[in-house]
Amino acid sequence: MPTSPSPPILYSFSTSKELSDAVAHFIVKAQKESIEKKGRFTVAISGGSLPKQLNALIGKPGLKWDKWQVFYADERVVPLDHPDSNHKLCMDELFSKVPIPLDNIHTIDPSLADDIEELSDAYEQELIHEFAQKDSARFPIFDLILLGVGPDGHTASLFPGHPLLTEEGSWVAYIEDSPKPPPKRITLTYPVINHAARVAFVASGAGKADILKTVLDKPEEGLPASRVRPAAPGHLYWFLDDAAASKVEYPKTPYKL
Ligand SMILES: O=C1O[C@H](COP(=O)(O)O)[C@@H](O)[C@H](O)[C@H]1O
Repeated sequence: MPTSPSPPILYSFSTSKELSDAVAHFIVKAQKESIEKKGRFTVAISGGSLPKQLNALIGKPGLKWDKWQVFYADERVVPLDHPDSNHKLCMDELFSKVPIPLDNIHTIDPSLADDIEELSDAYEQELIHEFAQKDSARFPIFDLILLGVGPDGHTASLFPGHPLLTEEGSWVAYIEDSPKPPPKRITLTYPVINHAARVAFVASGAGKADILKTVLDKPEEGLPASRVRPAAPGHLYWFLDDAAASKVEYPKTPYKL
């Protein structure tokens, strides 16, 4: 019998440092559990403001970077060294500062495909290669997916009102009409996001307060970020700072370091 998703767990922190420290603590714990169980840690990571919030991972003890397999939750279709590239952002903010083998970072490189559909298919194949032989599920089960939320409620490259919100079969999809530039993007789909063992949103700043109130207090409005509801036994976590959480009525849980 299908089980309903468990309710989101919301943490809020008074400073950006406390937020980053808690996110790093959470990631170390998730990594430890995953490596103990399966010998690897599969993570999908977003761009935008998120990579900077991961700075407390730099130099943190207990991280086994060689066991990480990193994918992108979404990527803008631009060269990997372009200022808009989520990969470049993650490299600049985190991966260039930690001893992760570059082969463990699965980029979405437009120079390797003739068009966006081929690029999207190639990334799906890369996921199938990583997951399908090791897990028997219909969709990959990431140990952790790290997401941000835009001021319009989008997450990854899943935008309000876009037909991709109802994609049910593909693991990876492309869009050519993103309302936020650049227009061409590749994204993981909801079936992948909602099969993860853990999904954690990280957001900060007063500029996100209104949209977070809608996302968390009015999920029935169906904003893209509200549609992230990992199926049991998966869990959904929200890591916010107090400015971002200031209008949210959804109950907060104290974070135990
Ligand atoms: O375009 C994107 O935006 C979202 C949200 O970004 P933020 O800067 O408002 O945090 C991000 O999560 C996504 O990866 C990115 O491609």
